[in-house]
Formats: sequence, C-alpha cells, structure tokens
Amino acid sequence: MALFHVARYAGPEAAGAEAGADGRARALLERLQCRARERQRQQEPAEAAQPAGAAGKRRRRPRRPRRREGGGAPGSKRRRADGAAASAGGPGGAGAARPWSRVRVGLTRRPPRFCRAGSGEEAPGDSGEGAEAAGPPEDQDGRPPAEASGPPAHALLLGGFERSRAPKVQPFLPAWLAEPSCVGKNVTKDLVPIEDIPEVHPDLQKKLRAHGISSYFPVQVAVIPALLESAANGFLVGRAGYRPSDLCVSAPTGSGKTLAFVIPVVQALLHRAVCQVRALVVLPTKELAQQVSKVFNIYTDATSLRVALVTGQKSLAKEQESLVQKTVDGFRCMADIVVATPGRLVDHIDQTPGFSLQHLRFLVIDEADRMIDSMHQSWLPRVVAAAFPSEGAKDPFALVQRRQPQTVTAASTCWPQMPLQKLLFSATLTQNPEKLQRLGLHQPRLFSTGLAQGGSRDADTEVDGDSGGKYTFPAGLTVSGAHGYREGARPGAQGPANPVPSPQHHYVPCSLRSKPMAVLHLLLETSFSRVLCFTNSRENSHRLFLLVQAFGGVTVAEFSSRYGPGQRKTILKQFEQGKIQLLISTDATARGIDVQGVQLVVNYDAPQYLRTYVHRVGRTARAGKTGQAFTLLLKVQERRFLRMLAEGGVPELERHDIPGELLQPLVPQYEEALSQLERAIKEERKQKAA
Ligand SMILES: Nc1ncnc2c1ncn2[C@@H]1O[C@H](COP(=O)(O)OP(=O)(O)OP(=O)(O)O)[C@@H](O)[C@H]1O
Repeated sequence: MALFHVARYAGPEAAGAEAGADGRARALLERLQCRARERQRQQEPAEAAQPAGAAGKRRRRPRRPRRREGGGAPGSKRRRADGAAASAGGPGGAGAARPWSRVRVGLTRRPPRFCRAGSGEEAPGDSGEGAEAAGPPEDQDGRPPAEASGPPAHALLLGGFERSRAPKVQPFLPAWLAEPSCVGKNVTKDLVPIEDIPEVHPDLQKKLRAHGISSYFPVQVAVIPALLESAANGFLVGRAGYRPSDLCVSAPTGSGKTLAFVIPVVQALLHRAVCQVRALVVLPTKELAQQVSKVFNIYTDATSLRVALVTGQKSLAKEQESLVQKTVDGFRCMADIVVATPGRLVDHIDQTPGFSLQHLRFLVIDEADRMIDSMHQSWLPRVVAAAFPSEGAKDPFALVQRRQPQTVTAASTCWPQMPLQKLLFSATLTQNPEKLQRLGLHQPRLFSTGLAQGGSRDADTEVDGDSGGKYTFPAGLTVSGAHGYREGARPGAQGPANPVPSPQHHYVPCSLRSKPMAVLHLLLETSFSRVLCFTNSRENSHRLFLLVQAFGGVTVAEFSSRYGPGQRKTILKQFEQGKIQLLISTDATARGIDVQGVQLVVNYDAPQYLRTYVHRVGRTARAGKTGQAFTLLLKVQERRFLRMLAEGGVPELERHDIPGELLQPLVPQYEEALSQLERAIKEERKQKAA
C-alpha cells in the first residue's frame, strides 16, 4: 500500500516521519468526520424550516456526493476513484464526503489539464466529472459551502485549458524585414510607362515594346531601378565602391517578377568584354528553368550575351559543351548567364572541367522559399565556395581579386572587388529571419506588396505549421469587376451594365464519391477553354485523367512525373495552344508556370498548405487578367481548410453548392466511365506485372 500512497493532504504533520503516518491519518479522519457532523447539524434546522417540496428540491443538488458515499455502480470509473480517495484519505471513504477532496480525486484520475479553480469551467463533453473537478458543489444560495476550504481561487487545477487561448506572440523582426519597401500590388492600376524609367537601356526598351509591354508592373517599377543602381559602376563594385545590398522580393503570382530581374541583369552585363559566368539563376524545376531561360533568350537576342540552360534535360556532355570549350591554353567560357536547377548545377561544379563561378556577379534565387527548403542539398554553399576560391587557389595576377565578404577596412578596399549580389524572388517569401539567415544575405533589402503588419511574419505556414502568414493575391483573383461564375451562367455571356464584384475563390462541399462528377459539372457548365486541375498525387492525377477521358466530351491530359521532360514540355505547349481543355496535374505545375489564358483552377484535392494554395490558384489571373479558383472540400476538411485560408489573408471564399439534381443527368455516363476506369487500371496492373 505504501508504494501507492500519495500524500494529498499537506499539513503540519506532513513533515513528520513515516512512523507518524497512521496517527496523522487517524487525526485527519477525525477532523473530517467532525466537520461532516457539524455541517449536517447546520443543514438540519434549515431543512426543517423549508416546505417539504422545496427541501426535497434543494436536497437534489448534493445528491452526487451522497451517492458516492454509498458507492456507485459496480465497476464504474467513479467507484474506482472513490476507492483511491479512500486509500488516500483513510478507511470508510470519509474523504469522499468532503467536496474538495473529490476535487483531488478528480486530479488522480484525469489527464493533466489546467483550469482556474472555481471558474466552473469544464472540459467539453465531460460534464459530470468536469463539474466535480471545477470545484465544490454550491449551497442553497448558490455559494460554495463556507467550510469547504478547497484550493485557493488563484490555484491552477486540471481541465478546461481549451477555453483560455494563449496570446499570440508577435515575433521580433530585424528592421529590414519589419519595414519593407512597399510595392504596389495592382498590376492593372499602378503601371508606369516604359519611357518613365530612362535608366533602362534603349535597346531593352525597344525589345519590351516589341513584346507588347508598354508599361512596367509595380514590382518592376520598384526593383529594376534599385538593381540598376547597384550595378551603376559596372559589375565590379557597388555604389561608392561598397558591396551592394542583397534584394528580397515578395510579390503576388503573375505580377512580373521574372522581368524584374531579367532586365537589370541583362543590362548590367551588356558591355562586358570577356564571356564569363556572371549571372546564375537557380530554380526548383526543369520547366521553370526552361521558362526563365526563354525570357533571357528574348532579351539577350541580338547581343553578345549567351545563355545556358542546365537542368538535366540534355546529357551532361551536351550541357558541358554549352558551358565551356577546351582550347589549347585552357578553357573558354561559353555562357554569361546560366539558368539551372540545383542538382544539375552541383553536378557541373563537380564534373565540368573549366566551369568557373569566380566571376559570378548575380545569384538569382527564384521561388526562393522553395529553394530555401531544398537547402539540405547544400547547393548554395557549393555555389558560394565556387564563387570565392580559397587563398591557395587564387590567381595572383588577376586584375580583380575575389574575397569572401568581410569587414570593410582600408586594406580591403585597396583592390577592386567583384561583389556577389543575391536576389531572391517569390510570391510567398518566408519572413522567418532564421531561414533567411541561412542564405548569408548582405545588408538585405525587402521589396514587398504588403505582408500584413499584424500577421505573423513567418509565411512558411506549410513548413513550420505557423499559419499566421499573410499573402497578397493577384487583384484579378480577389474580386472581379465582372460577374464570377454563377450556377447556370456561362462565362463570356454579357453581364449587367454595372457588374457587382464577386469573389473569385470558391469552395465546393462534396463527398468523396461526388468529387469527379463535381469537376465534370464545373467543366461542362463553364466551358472554359483552359482549366488546370490539381491533385495531391500522381496516382490521383492519373485516375482522374482516365475517368474524364472515359467520360468524354472534354480534351484532357495529365501532367506529372509519370512523363519524361520532353513529354511534359509538349503537354504544356498543347495546353497553352488551347489544344487541351483540362490539364490534370500534380503540384509540378503549381509554381511559376506561366500559361497564358488559364481561366479556372480547380483544386480536386484540397492543398494541405496555404503556400501551395497561393501558388496553385496563382496559375490563373496572371498579369492583370481575371480568373477563378474552386476547391473541392470533403466535410472533414472544411473547417480546417477555411480557417487556414482565413488566417492566410485569402479575401473571401464563396460556398458553391452543386445540388444533386444538377449532377443526376451525368450519372449514367459517369457509371459507364467508372467501369471503364476499372478495366483500364486492371489492364495497367497486368502490364506492370508482366
Ligand atoms: N510589364 C508587363 N506588362 C505586361 N505583361 C507583363 C509585364 N511584365 C510581365 N508580364 C507578363 O506577365 C506574366 C507573368 O509574369 P511572371 O511569370 O514574371 O510572373 P511572376 O510574378 O514570376 O509569377 P509567379 O510568382 O507565379 O512565378 C508573363 O506572361 C509576363 O510576360
């Protein structure tokens, strides 16, 4: 018994030796019995004075304690607890007669949860015991009994912590993160004509116009002059001879971030004498790298600058040819601008003889938040190590010495230094200083379209589980000037003269069974020519693709890692050309992919993270266009998903019910498609096994 003895009643005698334990228990028992008798005496005259009915009513309140004295139902939890109290308080279960001792009984049995004593709070769905744990029963006037010397009101007891929410702690941010340079977010309003930024080279201005660009978007207005200024003294030194600041840019999807770095980088390198790798752009996927290199090719066309794409789409040898050429006296660099995925870049650093980053002036990290997540591949330290060679490996006769960044001293400014400037771009740039610190930024400057001051600064909801980040969405996806999609209303149909702005983010409550039909219904109803539908896995993409294909009436394709880079390129091209109406994709196309004219994004599987949602829906409403986003939600997902989006600053999510009768006409065809899907999957399995 001694092993299980818990000294719950601390008193002066508690300090005594073990030998006195029996005596203490007896003394305590007597004291308790004495108090119980006294209380009974007090109650008796009061009850006698009451009318029979009233007395009966009032007696009902302390019924529980009495039942406990007599013992509850055999085998019940309550009885076991009383047993514990009896063993602690003494024989006969006298301790159970004391209301506050019951509180302690509760303590022994309940999981450790905290609540304020006397608050009367109880854990939801736990009414009986919760009421007990909350404090002693009240007397006839609704007050606790006078002699019940339970724990003091300020003491913390168990239970009910759900009610008291811990106050949200606002992280303390460095000044550059807390006070960003604000960038306008509306690409249809805050435009600046090309001629209003005369710093941009006339040839580049001409090219911009030739490609249908007559004004700069807000992010370009802010970033292009800042970058050009930092490279004003050529690419050897920054302003006043100092190393230029690194730039971080956070602007919505489709707001023109690519041109914001392409134009100044091309301009800074326009008059270089010798071809060396001076700009390196790192992106997370092959498709994105391809897209960005295409933009560089447009703006370096008819210049001596050369762009190389290294993503692993071609063989290593072929890529090596585009980077370096062997000559009689060494190697000749073949690229000024290298656009790469991190893995392949490291391959070339390791395996391509003569590939040097020692003249690297700009390191652009696009989709920077995603790239920070891939830092475990340690591609960045490899790039920095390649850009700043160790002392022994330096060329003593080189005109421009390259040194690791260090404190500026008179000696350190004796030689012209070639700085390495890092430029980070993303629609969901993290504001977590610890993560950004891993990039080793130098006096960074942040350009942002307004991460909410009040919100949590870590926009890395998906990674950190901190869902307080706020994002800015493209204006065309926030509220459209035209009518949004309404049941039965075909897009493209003329709306009223003064259209009522409508939210463009929708959710469709549906069941697991009705999800494919909901997608088909949205497609058939809207008849949009380019719809992008996201799933959470390539298996889901494949099955949905087979099902829609079997259903018929829609030109459909799938995009996932099931296909090789070449096939994926073709699929994207066909989608862009309008040959494919519905592209079912994994998150492989969620980031950065710029397909003109996507009118609708459907999240067939709800994205797990806010950041994923931002990028997925950002495939529509690009460059000032409007677009719509529908997310299919199962009942169990609804609450969490909507809360996540609300906390993330998603403007308004309109519930869009699809009544059963609208789906009914699709059922026969759908059932037929289902059986075709089953057959197709069986066939595929057979082929795989063979
Ligand atoms: N000043 C401009 N005027 C008109 N169109 C522009 C302008 N700048 C960029 N665009 C177009 O806007 C589209 C989106 O640009 P871009 O891909 O650079 O967006 P982004 O901000 O990088 O988006 P994401 O975050 O999704 O990668 C492109 O088709 C681009 O050609």
